[in-house]
Amino acid sequence: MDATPETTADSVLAEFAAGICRRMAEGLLEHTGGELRSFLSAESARLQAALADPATLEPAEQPHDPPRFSRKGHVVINTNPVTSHRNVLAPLLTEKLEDDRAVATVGPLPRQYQGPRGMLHGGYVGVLLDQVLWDVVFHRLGHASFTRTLNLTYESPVPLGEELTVEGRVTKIDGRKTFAEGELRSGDTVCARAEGLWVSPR
Ligand SMILES: CCCCCCCC/C=C\CCCCCCCC(=O)SCCNC(=O)CCNC(=O)[C@H](O)C(C)(C)COP(=O)(O)OP(=O)(O)OC[C@H]1O[C@@H](n2cnc3c(N)ncnc32)[C@H](O)[C@@H]1OP(=O)(O)O
Repeated sequence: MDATPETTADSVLAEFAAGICRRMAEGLLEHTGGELRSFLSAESARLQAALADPATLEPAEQPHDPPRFSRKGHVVINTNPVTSHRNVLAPLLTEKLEDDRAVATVGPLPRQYQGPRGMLHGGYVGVLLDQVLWDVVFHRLGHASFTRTLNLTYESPVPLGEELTVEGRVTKIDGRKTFAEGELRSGDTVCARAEGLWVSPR
């Protein structure tokens, strides 16, 4: 059995394809009629060209999310809907974790995430905070836990089209319970706050 389920070139191709899918999803909400047809045709041509000659995608860096084999030999693909470069739904975070604290940047987010005009849908505000708080709890504990409560306070609308910062901190550990809090900022403005409880498996 090979050590990895696919070559690095194939992983790079998969992430390139995910990028094209992201652009298409964005373009579908930006263009109409003939302009949309031209846009879709140009994007699919880029994908066809890469499939025909993957060497044109020679990676400047390694793929972010290459699949791997589990200990039992199953193919494992990172499906995370916030962080996986292979999941076209994922807004993609750049995250730094140290001790009890995580700081992530995300965006600018495109229109697929729009709630009120020009603003991020509130559910996605929760998704971003849930992920970063889960990550800092995981980092602190060294094992996965379940989000039990997540209380969100929306302080001000979150603009699309700007880079956002999401911060999380572990505040207390009490047996199986880990408490964490954080906020989502646009520049210096705190747009949303979150606090919650993560429960470790029995
Ligand atoms: C996700 C991890 C899975 C493993 C994966 C491995 C690798 C993964 C790698 C990468 C994944 C990245 C994934 C990111 C994910 C982002 C976050 C999510 O989306 S998580 C999914 C959404 N959450 C759920 O689906 C939970 C659904 N709820 C449950 O399953 C249960 O309710 C659960 C497990 C959370 C708790 O059930 P009980 O029966 O084990 O625990 P009880 O005994 O009820 O409570 C434990 C303690 O907490 C207190 N407690 C419970 N609720 C409380 C509350 N509201 N306030 C205060 N205390 C509370 C209780 O009094 C108890 O305390 P006392 O230990 O006795 O001191």
